[in-house]
Amino acid sequence: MSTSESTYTPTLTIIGGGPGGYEAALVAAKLGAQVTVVERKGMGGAAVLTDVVPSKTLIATADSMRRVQRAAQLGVDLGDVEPRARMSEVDHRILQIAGEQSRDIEADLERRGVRIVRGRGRVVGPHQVQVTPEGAEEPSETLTCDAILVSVGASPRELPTAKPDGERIFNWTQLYALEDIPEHMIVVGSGVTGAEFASAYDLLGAQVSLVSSREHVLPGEDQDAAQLLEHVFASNGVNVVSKSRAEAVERTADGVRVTLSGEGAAQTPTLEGSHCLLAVGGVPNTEDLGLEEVGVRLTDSGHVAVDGVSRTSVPSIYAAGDCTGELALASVAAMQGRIAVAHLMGDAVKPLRKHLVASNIFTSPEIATVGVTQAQVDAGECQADVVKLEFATNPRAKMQGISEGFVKVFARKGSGTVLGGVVVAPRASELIWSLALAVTHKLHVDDLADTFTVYPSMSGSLAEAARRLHVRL
Ligand SMILES: Cc1cc2nc3c(=O)[nH]c(=O)nc-3n(C[C@H](O)[C@H](O)[C@H](O)COP(=O)(O)OP(=O)(O)OC[C@H]3O[C@@H](n4cnc5c(N)ncnc54)[C@H](O)[C@@H]3O)c2cc1C
Ligand SMILES: NC(=O)c1ccc[n+]([C@@H]2O[C@H](COP(=O)([O-])OP(=O)(O)OC[C@H]3O[C@@H](n4cnc5c(N)ncnc54)[C@H](O)[C@@H]3O)[C@@H](O)[C@H]2O)c1
Repeated sequence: MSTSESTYTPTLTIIGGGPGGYEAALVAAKLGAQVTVVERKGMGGAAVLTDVVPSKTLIATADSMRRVQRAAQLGVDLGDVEPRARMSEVDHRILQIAGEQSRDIEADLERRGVRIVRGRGRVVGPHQVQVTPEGAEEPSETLTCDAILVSVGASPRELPTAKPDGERIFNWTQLYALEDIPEHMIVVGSGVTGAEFASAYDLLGAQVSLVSSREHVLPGEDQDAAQLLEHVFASNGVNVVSKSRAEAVERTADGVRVTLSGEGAAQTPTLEGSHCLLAVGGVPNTEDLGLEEVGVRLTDSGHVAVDGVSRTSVPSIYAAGDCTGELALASVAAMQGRIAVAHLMGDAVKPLRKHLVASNIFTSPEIATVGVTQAQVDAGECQADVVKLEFATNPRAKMQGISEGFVKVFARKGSGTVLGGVVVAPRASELIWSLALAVTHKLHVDDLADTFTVYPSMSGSLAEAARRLHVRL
């Protein structure tokens, strides 16, 4: 540990090289810390290697299928050509992009002087991390440091009666070895992961069934958006089996059988398909990490308990990302990592502001949100006026053949300060930024309304919604 004030160079050991870990490493190195990242798989973490990057790359192919299909409506004659994704090429591209992204991150870290140690890290003291190389029985080294950042992420939750085998029954990390489009993919779980994959495989040409434990898909998201997505699913022939839980998934001679329970099971007790994807949530990778032994408090769900500046119950140990049970988003993990470093280095630090987080569900159409939610407004948790505008009347949407989607803006009652919004549209992920900017900087609806938008553009509807929320003084 460093002792002299004048030459103080804090040493930081980070366990986990995902967005929580690598972003923290980059910032800490820039601020002059000596940083070591211990990672058992590859830099970029699950976000880059198995979760965000692969799924969004698959969705990019699915989206190009959607655009080709829509081209006919716009007058393009595709002849007799039936667009078809060549799955082995798609998978190859996915893995290549993920690998490249991981190597780019690694090179960036090394360029900034961050030491990368391959292996499994375990906390053995408030200032000590032991590293065991993959496949080895004994630790290879013990790192001593001023502070530790735990950013070990999460892994797919497994059901005891539905073991993924990577051939017919998958978790989301195993999907990228498929040689062909599945004939009938049964997706279990209608959270964000399940909805995104159901949407992608539908566009790629698979028959899709989606097992939803609740009445509607995407519980917890904006219900107007969720219902619109359900409507799109129904129009495309996706079979949403609601109020049903998968009790078991087993292999049959040429596919899978999913046994259901719950209200929906009265009508559909079993589903037969060619493949099954389990998207039933994740569990934090905190088991056997040594945390409780050194006094770090875990929650009942096994997440690391942290405060707004990523501190755990042990002063020298910070935590960031999915292992903390905060919003499970790459952007939030990265922000928590940066905040931890700022706090450690005595830099200016603002606690994590969850109400400012912008996020996007990469279904077709995409669903992007920021700030307060309709549920909060309906529950009276905040006093807001709401305007919802359908994109159906937007000229750019008409030109592009977009008939479904909307923008919703929430503004504080009486004052007109922008509090939040929802955009449902292709590329909603890009449109939400103007609302995120408004929410973060407490802009007024008039600030949005008075800003020029391009004519014709989808963002014209955002400005129009703001205009309708004008507060007359
Ligand atoms: C299918 C899917 C799609 C998603 N899409 C999006 C999206 O589009 N946008 C978005 O913002 N979020 C998305 N997410 C969420 C996002 O993936 C996570 O929020 C993000 O990965 C969290 O980053 P992290 O650094 O906490 O953990 P991770 O990315 O999981 O990284 C943790 C790393 O720690 C390593 N590790 C674990 N234990 C040890 C140990 N003992 N020693 C050494 N290393 C260890 C792991 O190998 C891993 O590399 C998606 C999630 C899923 C499942
Ligand atoms: N685009 C993105 O930003 C993105 C994409 C994917 C995931 N994520 C993040 O990852 C986190 C986890 O999302 P998720 O969708 O993987 O998990 P989740 O926990 O949000 O959803 C899992 C769903 O599966 C259901 N379920 C559990 N057991 C079941 C069973 N036996 N049968 C049927 N349904 C069952 C649950 O009720 C739940 O609705 C989220 O917080 C999300 O923000 C983000």
